[in-house]
Amino acid sequence: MKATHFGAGNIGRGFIGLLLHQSGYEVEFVDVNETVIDEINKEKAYRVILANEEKQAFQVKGVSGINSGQAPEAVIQAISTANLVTTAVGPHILKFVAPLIAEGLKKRMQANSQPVNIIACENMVGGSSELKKHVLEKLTADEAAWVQEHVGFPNSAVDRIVPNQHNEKLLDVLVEPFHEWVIDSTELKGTKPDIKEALFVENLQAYIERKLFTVNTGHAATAYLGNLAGHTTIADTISDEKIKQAVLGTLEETGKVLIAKYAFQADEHQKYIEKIIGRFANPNIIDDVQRVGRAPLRKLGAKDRLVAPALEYMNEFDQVPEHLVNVIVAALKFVSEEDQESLTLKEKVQEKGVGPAFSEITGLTLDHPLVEKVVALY
Ligand SMILES: NC(=O)C1=CN([C@@H]2O[C@H](COP(=O)(O)OP(=O)(O)OC[C@H]3O[C@@H](n4cnc5c(N)ncnc54)[C@H](O)[C@@H]3O)[C@@H](O)[C@H]2O)C=CC1
Ligand SMILES: O=P(O)(O)OC[C@H]1O[C@](O)(CO)[C@@H](O)[C@@H]1O
Repeated sequence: MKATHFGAGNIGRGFIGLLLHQSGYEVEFVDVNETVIDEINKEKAYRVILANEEKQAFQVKGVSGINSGQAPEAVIQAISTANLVTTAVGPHILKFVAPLIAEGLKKRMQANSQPVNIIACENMVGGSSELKKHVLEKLTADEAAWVQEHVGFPNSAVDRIVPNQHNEKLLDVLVEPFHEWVIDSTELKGTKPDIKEALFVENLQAYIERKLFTVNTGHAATAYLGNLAGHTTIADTISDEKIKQAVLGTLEETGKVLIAKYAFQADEHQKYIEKIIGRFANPNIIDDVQRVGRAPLRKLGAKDRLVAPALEYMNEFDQVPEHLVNVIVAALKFVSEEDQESLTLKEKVQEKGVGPAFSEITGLTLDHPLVEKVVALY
């Protein structure tokens, strides 16, 4: 079995590549990073190391790489024969990989009628659906009809903390021991892919929202509040009791929304929150607040981890979620010289003022109660 995976970065190598290799797939990585692709083709293997006391290591062997900038034809060929296609490139990059995937599917249409599934493994709701939309835009009506029949785009939720890497060997990846890959079984085409340790479910929306509005909201809250307080790592920040309480308060608010929406058991959900706080505190991971806070414009989006649960909270309980508002304000103040989005955000706030900037980012009107509350606290 052969899998073509877009994005040989932290999640690509440290999570998806590892699980696919362990499930018997030969993994072909597609990336625009020449150094990483050259190294993959030279070494044909890398190690995934667990960030625990034992530092247990797993070998991922038999891998190869394609530089999509230099060899697009090779990517098209790979997609035409792959048994599975996955991505971990970042939500904003999906539209850039879609044209090559569309070309690959056109080629497949002529030579290979085997159904195939394409799974976006990104931190967003509906990642594969969005990728599908971009792919269909590149096809004629006949080609699109073939794709609708033969190609599944099941959405998925991926959860594993993979920080910035500081290893001796370029391809090695240090990852947290915990991982969860949940895939929507209702959107699959053909036989279910055999991916060991992936969970196939019919109610993905509940899983993905629980994950995005707990793990990712909690992580982002820790990063933004930590950055503002002068902490540099997530573990340091979460050991600051005042910030830990603010993060717990934020997750209590998102938890109320999730429990009301999906009828999760309150005590089970509390255990889920506590486990996540424990993951943030992992002393074997040095995770920069600047990495976790990256891309604040995306993270402040109306459908993302801060504003979406805040709006749902207001709709459901007719109250402003004070902790979420506090985190949104911290996010609006996030600046990292290495993160272009944060610099654009800074400029936007300076030029337009915080209300108009937040209103533009979220699409909410200036007199929306959430905008007013954010402006007042800012
Ligand atoms: N790092 C983490 O802890 C987690 C990340 N995620 C999600 O996984 C996705 C990837 O994140 P990371 O692996 O952390 O980022 P990363 O930056 O380590 O990896 C992204 C990779 O995509 C490549 N790329 C960029 N443009 C490309 C293109 N046009 N074609 C092919 N490859 C391209 C980059 O060169 C890079 O190697 C994101 O959606 C992120 O939200 C999800 C859960 C955890
Ligand atoms: O690009 P994003 O949304 O920050 O995704 C990566 C985030 O996801 C997390 O793994 C949580 O799942 C964090 O480690 C990380 O900050």
